[in-house]
Amino acid sequence: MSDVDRLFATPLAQVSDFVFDENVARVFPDMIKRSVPGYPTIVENIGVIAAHYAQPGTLIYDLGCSLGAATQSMRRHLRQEGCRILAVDNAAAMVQRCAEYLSAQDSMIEELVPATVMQADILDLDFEPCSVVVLNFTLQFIAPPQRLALLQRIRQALLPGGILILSEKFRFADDREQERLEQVHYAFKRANGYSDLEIAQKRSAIENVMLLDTPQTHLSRLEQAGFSQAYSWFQCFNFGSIVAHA
Ligand SMILES: C[S@@+](CC[C@H](N)C(=O)[O-])C[C@H]1O[C@@H](n2cnc3c(N)ncnc32)[C@H](O)[C@@H]1O
Ligand SMILES: O=C(O)C(=O)C[C@]1(C(=O)O)C=C[C@@H](O)C=C1
Repeated sequence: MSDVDRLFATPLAQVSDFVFDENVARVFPDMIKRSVPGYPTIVENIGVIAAHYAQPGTLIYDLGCSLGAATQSMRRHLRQEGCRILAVDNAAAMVQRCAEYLSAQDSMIEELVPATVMQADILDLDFEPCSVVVLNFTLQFIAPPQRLALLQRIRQALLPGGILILSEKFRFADDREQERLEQVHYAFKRANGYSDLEIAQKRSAIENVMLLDTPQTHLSRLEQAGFSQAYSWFQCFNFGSIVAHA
């Protein structure tokens, strides 16, 4: 199981940019649960939403799958015949552990939708026709100039009636709203046992690699990418999730 996240607990001479390496993969379930308000609710309901929209005999993508939490949730909920999940991540440490988690799930529960994990950059994928695509806290790590083209390619691959579930950490256009939601997020982290030092060092590690958009930017970009409708289905502090329909 997952170790406790102590990656930023001791003072670092220099805080390097955050990377999804072996150290992060080892503590990831603990890190994301203690860092992202609403994460367990989002993951569980990705399964519910995907099961509502998945079309029999179609492909489902989990892009930037990490350890496959969203894939595992979809497998717990999906009952459609002939669906297949392709989980993709470019971090070797994540992909290796994700494969282990998925085979453990296979050995515990029978007749799950088949799921495979593949190491690839989602910017290089040739998307095949699909009914559900999940980007659960992944788009925020894609360079902003590449976000629209990626969403356009996802939109083009989606079958009629298909959906994208997009979860992100948000920033807010209004400075006071931004400051207030950021402060309650830090309070959430402190309530989950992170020290001020851990919070500050993690903040420095992610500030250059995780560039955030406002909810409005996300919704208008999805429209620009060709989605017919996009709306928020969940928000907790400065984290939230959107459903976008093909
Ligand atoms: C915050 S984690 C995602 C959490 C995961 N979706 C979940 O539900 O637990 C972001 C993941 O995106 C992956 N990632 C970032 N950029 C990527 C890219 N260009 N191609 C594939 N994976 C990428 C990272 O390796 C990391 O595992
Ligand atoms: O905003 C933060 O402080 C976070 O730690 C968030 C976040 C995320 O949103 O993906 C950042 C990196 C890790 O993957 C886990 C959580």
